Formats: sequence, C-alpha cells, structure tokens
Amino acid sequence: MDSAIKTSALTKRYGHHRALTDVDFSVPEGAVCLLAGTNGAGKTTLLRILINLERRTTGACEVLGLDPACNGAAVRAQVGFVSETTDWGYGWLRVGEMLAHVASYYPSWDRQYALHLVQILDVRMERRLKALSKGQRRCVQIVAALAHRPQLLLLDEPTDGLDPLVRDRTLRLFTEHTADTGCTAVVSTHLVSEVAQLADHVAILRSGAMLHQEPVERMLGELHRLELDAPSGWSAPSELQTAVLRQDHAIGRSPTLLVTGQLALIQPLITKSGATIRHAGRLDLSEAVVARLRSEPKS
Ligand SMILES: Nc1ncnc2c1ncn2[C@@H]1O[C@H](COP(=O)(O)OP(=O)(O)OP(=O)(O)O)[C@@H](O)[C@H]1O
Repeated sequence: MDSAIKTSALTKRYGHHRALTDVDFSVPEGAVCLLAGTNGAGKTTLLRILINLERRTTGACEVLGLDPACNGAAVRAQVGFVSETTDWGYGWLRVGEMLAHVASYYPSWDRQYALHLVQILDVRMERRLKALSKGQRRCVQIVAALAHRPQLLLLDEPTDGLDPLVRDRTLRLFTEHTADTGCTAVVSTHLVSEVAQLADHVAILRSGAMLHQEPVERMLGELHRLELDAPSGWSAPSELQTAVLRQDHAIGRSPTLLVTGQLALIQPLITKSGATIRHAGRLDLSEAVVARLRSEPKS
C-alpha cells in the first residue's frame, strides 16, 4: 500500500447540492498534505467522509487500506482527528475525565506523551469542558488526536482559535510529531503560510472539485514571478497566454508576470516580444495556492 488515502470519483450530494464532485484525492504514506481551497469547497466534507462521519453519495474511498463506509470504527481507531468545531458535548465532564474516556478507546494511547502534550498546551485537567474557551477546547482536541500516536492525522483548521503563542507551540508539535512518528497527515487550513514548513504535498479544492494536487516542490518549481524591462504599451504575447496567470502593469512601473511552466521555454518568447527578464523569483506557498485558485475557470 503506497497511498494512505485514495479516493476516486468521490461525490457527495446534500439534496440537490453537490458538496464534492468526482474527487480523486491521493495522499502517499508518510506525506503531510496541505488541503487548501475556497470557502465551502468541500474540505470538511472530504475529511469527514474519510472517517465515515459522513457517507459518500458515489465513488470509491480507501483509507489505510480500508473502505471507511464499511469499516468506519476500524479506520477511526487509526486516525487522529481534529474537527473544525470544538464542541464535543459532554460539557459536564472534566478535561481529565474526557481524556481518560478517549484513551479507553485506544490501546496505543501513550500516557507519558499525553502528559507531555497537556503540559506543552497548558491544558487544565480539572476544568469542566463547558467552562473552556474555544482555544482551550481546541488544545484538548489536539491532545486527544495525537496521544494515541495514530497512523493518520486529519486536522481541520487545527489552529483556529489558538493564541499566537499556543499556535506556535502547536505547529512545532505537529512538525515534531510527524517527523518522529512518520505518520501521514492532512491539514486543512486557510492559513497556508502556517504549514509551509510542514507540508510536502498540496491539494486544492474549489467548488467541490479537485483543482490541483502535487508535491509542494513541484508546484513551487513551476510558478515564477518575472519582473520585466519592456517598452511602453507592452503586453504578453499570445503564445504566452496559457502560461501567464497574472499580469500587473502599474503606470510608470515595469510589468510583472506570474507564469506557470518551464522558464527555459518561457524566456525566449518574452525576448522575442521585445521585453527582457530583469528578475525571476519563486512564489511562497500562500502565493502559489492563490495563483492556482485564480488560474482555473470556476465550475
Ligand atoms: N449538512 C449539510 N447539509 C447541507 N449542505 C452542507 C452540509 N454540510 C456542508 N454542506 C455544504 O457543502 C459544501 C461544502 O462544505 P464544507 O464545510 O465541506 O466546506 P469547507 O471547504 O470546509 O468550507 P470552509 O473553508 O468555509 O470551512 C458547502 O456548500 C456547504 O454549505
């Protein structure tokens, strides 16, 4: 098995509304995949289908070699899940009682590691769940997701609600955890820059469709920001239209192009059009995700 997650033609309909349409999503074992996309793109729905908290309408799905629709409990036993919402119910329980309850489901629960996480995230075991703030509840969720050292982590907006200090600690925890355990992880977030150091794969959803999925290095290697020296009135030649994702040409300033493809092929076309490349730079992960989201027509 070389994919920890594999879906094909996965579709989810809520009544007449399609939340996911023919999604082929694949995450190699041991990869950390950023799941990015527009609001309402279907990220939460996809993660919930992977652990059978939602039923797919059609299509196929395999998680750690199992179909979650038939083996929901067996899949969830091997998955650490941080859900977007932090309300678990059971508000009357104390945090320590809740974690003991969660631990009882996982033979692999590592008490020492759980205590370490509790300390790092400053979780107060004696407090009742209903008395916790959103960020404090998020910290309890993170302890519950990591402490059984799952093979797969599914993290849905895992830093939402966390203060800057705890956010920093949490991101370091995720980095250490994935490096130490070699587990596979999918992190859905709008805060792309936060996971830039962590993610080695990226998948981008929009309007329920998978736009792109590829290793981060490949995506960043294909996108370039070009600052040009060009005669006034210059615009990108027609041969370049498919490569140009964006052209900025403020009055009095030289044009800047955002292009996708091999620079060795793009450069001669720019030279032929009468411009020269003054500087070629790479995009960071957030810029690259935005460029990809802008590059395709909306379905
Ligand atoms: N229980 C439901 N009933 C009806 N429609 C739903 C339900 N859950 C989700 N949807 C719809 O499915 C689509 C995908 O929602 P989802 O929460 O998966 O998106 P998302 O990518 O996680 O969004 P965001 O980034 O805004 O959190 C949205 O249009 C949403 O309104």
